[in-house]
Amino acid sequence: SPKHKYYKEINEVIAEHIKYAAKLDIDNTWELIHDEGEMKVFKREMEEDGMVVDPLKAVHTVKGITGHEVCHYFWNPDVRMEWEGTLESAQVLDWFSEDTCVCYQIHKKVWPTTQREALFWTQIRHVPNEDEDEDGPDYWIVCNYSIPDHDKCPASKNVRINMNVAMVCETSMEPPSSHDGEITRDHITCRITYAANVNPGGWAPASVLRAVYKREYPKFLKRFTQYVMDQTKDKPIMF
Ligand SMILES: O=S(=O)(CCO)c1ccc(-c2ccc(C3CCCC3)c([C@H]3C[C@H]3c3ccccn3)c2)cc1
Repeated sequence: SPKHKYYKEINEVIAEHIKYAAKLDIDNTWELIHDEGEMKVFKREMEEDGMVVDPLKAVHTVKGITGHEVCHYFWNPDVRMEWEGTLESAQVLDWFSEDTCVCYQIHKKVWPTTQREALFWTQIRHVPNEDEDEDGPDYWIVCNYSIPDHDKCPASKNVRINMNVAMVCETSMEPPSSHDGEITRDHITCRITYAANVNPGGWAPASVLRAVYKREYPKFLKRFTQYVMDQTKDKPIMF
């Protein structure tokens, strides 16, 4: 099928996220803002035109689910409202391919900021281990990336955020010796790297935004991963 308008951009943005996640360079420029069990959430303090645009990075290790399952539920627009507690509405405006669509979503108002909305493409992709030896990295990735407009985008008075978000997952399985062949959920672990670059789109007090980020991101990641565990616990494993 003819390539769609964003085909080139999507490949570049995804490649960048994979390169970044593979490095996982949590150096001292990242400030730890939340440390709970296996979940660590970091931020960098950055401002653009006086607006807080702090990049956020989280690493989380979850037993019993795979990277494919985490990415499937994070990407699937049909279930977005089931786990994303900060949304007022979410809809698909367009499908570029079976793994790529355009979403329009309105976030619940976060006092005292004005209501926000997002228009973005979202793609799920499996990046298998490309080198011959078995233990190369195998990623599942979802990227949500803002686009400036879309002819089906509803007119609204909300402030439009600009975001570049990626969920990159790597699954590890215990060696077959520890289980006679049949892999169960007890033998799998998913390592999640979540990166969010959100420009709020309109001015909001830095102290307020930083407090909201500090509260909302850990809550969001906990709620989402719990949702995936609940949805998958009695289902066959999606490898
Ligand atoms: O991972 S996703 O792609 C999932 C798809 O929904 C994602 C997650 C979060 C956001 C988002 C959007 C707006 C805000 C702010 C900006 C000024 C006022 C609201 C925030 C800050 C407030 C933080 C936050 C973190 C997590 C969830 C909601 N709120 C975050 C966007 C996309």
